[in-house]
Amino acid sequence: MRVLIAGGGTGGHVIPALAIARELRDAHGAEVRFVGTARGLETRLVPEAGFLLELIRVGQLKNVSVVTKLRTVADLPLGVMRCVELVRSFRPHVVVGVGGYASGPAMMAAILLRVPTLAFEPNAVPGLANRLVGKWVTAAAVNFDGTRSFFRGAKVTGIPVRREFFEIVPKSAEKERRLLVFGGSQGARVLNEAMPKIVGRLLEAIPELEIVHQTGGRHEASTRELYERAGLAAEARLRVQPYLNEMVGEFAQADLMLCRSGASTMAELAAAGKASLLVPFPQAADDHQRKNADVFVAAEAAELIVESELTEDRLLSALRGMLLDGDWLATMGERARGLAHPNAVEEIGEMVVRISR
Ligand SMILES: CC(=O)N[C@H]1[C@@H](OP(=O)(O)OP(=O)(O)OC[C@H]2O[C@@H](n3ccc(=O)[nH]c3=O)[C@H](O)[C@@H]2O)O[C@H](CO)[C@@H](O)[C@@H]1O
Repeated sequence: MRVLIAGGGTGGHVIPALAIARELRDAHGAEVRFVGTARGLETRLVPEAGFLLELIRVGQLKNVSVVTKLRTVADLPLGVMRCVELVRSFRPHVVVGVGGYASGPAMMAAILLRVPTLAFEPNAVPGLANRLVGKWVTAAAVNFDGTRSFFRGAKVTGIPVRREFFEIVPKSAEKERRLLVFGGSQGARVLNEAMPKIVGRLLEAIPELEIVHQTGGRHEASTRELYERAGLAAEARLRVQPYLNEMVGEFAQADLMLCRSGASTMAELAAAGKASLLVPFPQAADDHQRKNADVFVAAEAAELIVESELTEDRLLSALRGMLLDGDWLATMGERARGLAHPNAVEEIGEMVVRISR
């Protein structure tokens, strides 16, 4: 079986796409190729994972000028034509669209050529690419029941998460505490600006605390500068990094995450059974990060601060309270695990096989 996986952009698209690719290769002997764009995270992560990546040009539609939008729409037929060529030469049995820039044209090409298609949608409300093709796809794998109505043949599978996240065992009741701060695959400016203001006081209040802070590639220098100005440049209990390649290991060592509520992040928190303090990204389409977070808050598996209410005092007291209460951290972690979908990737693999015939 040959499968073309289309899409990318942020980690939220690329990382589950890679989990699907590995499953199709390892469990079903499939030959898998990717199609993405030069500006997405796929350019690094896909070749690193050992898969072939074809690049197409697709413009941007969100948060750009009218001129850019018009150019993107005008270029769309070219993108679709390029994908038609790719589909004709690779002859996939199925095209999987994971959302993000390259997903729309590739799925349209597959639909035109009558190749079976599977859409993967992790968010409560689909992004543009999936919304455009949703009613034309052969099947769809989604994370929320309410999302099924946007697609044909949709099934709730949850989000594929690397097996290793499920293998993380709860930390023993040792004294050390580890806080992992991360803003999704891009980093979160609001966390990068808030943490340097409170880390000194937090470390003072909890002597056994260590903090790992992922800033996102673009914000590393500015965040380091804020820590420097706060007199924390040489603090041995603080590690600042632009991107964490070994997220499983970082999750395993952490007692609490302070993070955004992107779809894969939430699936990983559930798989690993970790407590979190969530600050949803308010500009996410249809406020979907808030919806992702609300599911966890309702299950008492996480706490939430909305960005507009994120003050120094509020953040400091929430983190201090949670980090000092080991029982509450353990309870939240257990409840988070109850929200996991341990068979998501197998179910998606089987859906691909089923529609390939
Ligand atoms: C700003 C924005 O539009 N965010 C969207 C984007 O988020 P984003 O790209 O942040 O996606 P997610 O939170 O879904 O996933 C982030 C992924 O990156 C990994 N990771 C992150 C940081 C790091 O240093 N190392 C690392 O490996 C995480 O383990 C996770 O697997 O896609 C998600 C899925 O469509 C959406 O729900 C988010 O709303």
